[in-house]
Amino acid sequence: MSAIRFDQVHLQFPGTPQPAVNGVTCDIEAGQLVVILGPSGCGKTTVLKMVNRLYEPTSGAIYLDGVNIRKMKVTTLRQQIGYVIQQSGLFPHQTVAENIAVVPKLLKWSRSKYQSRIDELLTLVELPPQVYRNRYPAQLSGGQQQRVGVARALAGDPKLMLMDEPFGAIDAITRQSLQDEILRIQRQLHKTILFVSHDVEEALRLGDKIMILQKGEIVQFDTPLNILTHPANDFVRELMGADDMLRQLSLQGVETAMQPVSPDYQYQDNRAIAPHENLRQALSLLLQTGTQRLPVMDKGKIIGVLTLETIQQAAKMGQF
Ligand SMILES: Nc1ncnc2c1ncn2[C@@H]1O[C@H](COP(=O)(O)OP(=O)(O)OP(=O)(O)O)[C@@H](O)[C@H]1O
Repeated sequence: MSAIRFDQVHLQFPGTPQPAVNGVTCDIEAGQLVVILGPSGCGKTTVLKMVNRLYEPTSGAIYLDGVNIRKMKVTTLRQQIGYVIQQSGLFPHQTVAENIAVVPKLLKWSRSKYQSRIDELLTLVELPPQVYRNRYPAQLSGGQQQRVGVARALAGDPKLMLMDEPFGAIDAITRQSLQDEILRIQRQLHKTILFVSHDVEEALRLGDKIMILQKGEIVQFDTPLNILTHPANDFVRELMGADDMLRQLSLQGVETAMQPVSPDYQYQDNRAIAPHENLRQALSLLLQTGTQRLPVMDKGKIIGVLTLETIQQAAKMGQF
């Protein structure tokens, strides 16, 4: 059973000429991070807000673990969902700890249980509890506020996380470290996450799958690699920059283009790459070092080499 099912979901706001969401149908598997991507006004936020019933569809239905959410009490539904928005939405007059404790208190957890949960979550988002517990939101940077926002959304251990451009207002470097955090948290906790973004790089980095919306309709719902290599139409191709070879290379592992060599293969260069790295990193190392053959090292042993030609070939052949 899919974690979330959208079944012919439409929403037309009163007094508007076009539906904001038009016939969205798809299944989202448990534990997947799905990025909803598309240009401004295409319906991303509206899709998200129908899942926690901030908006109700005009027609169609949404199922959470097989249950039609319309048949659930809104409070019961929202207790199962963590929600993170762009401006963290933290309560300004409450400390970090109090902000995180909001949902556990609603769920009537004992004091000792939610106190230890606060420390656990602050550690998870890499804000040492002894430093940050008693601060107020205004005493945090934008990136730290978003970390607390993520911790707060995770506090009640929800099945599902809805994240609406959570890092949209954050500078590029901090955004990247927050993205890393989300990937690490996701590997650890395996939440189902719906993540709205209009940033293609972010979608490619984070998404197990990407749902591309255009004028309220899904134009493609697939893995980043399939979308880049088989864009459904010109709109998707342009949106993704699908012709960008570097982008494709960043999704392809070193091993896919490596020529295997025997362990006694002689090499001189001291720069090497690991098999789990990607071809984009390999290419930049090759160009930086000016070497002809880049050794691929696994646990201190050479297992293969990469050359400019093998990388080019891999990209052209589309061995994806
Ligand atoms: N409450 C509302 N009442 C009327 N129209 C609305 C309402 N909310 C959204 N819309 C319209 O629905 C469409 C989709 O809006 P939505 O906010 O879902 O887009 P989006 O893809 O999230 O955009 P952005 O990236 O700019 O946030 C837009 O045309 C918007 O103007």
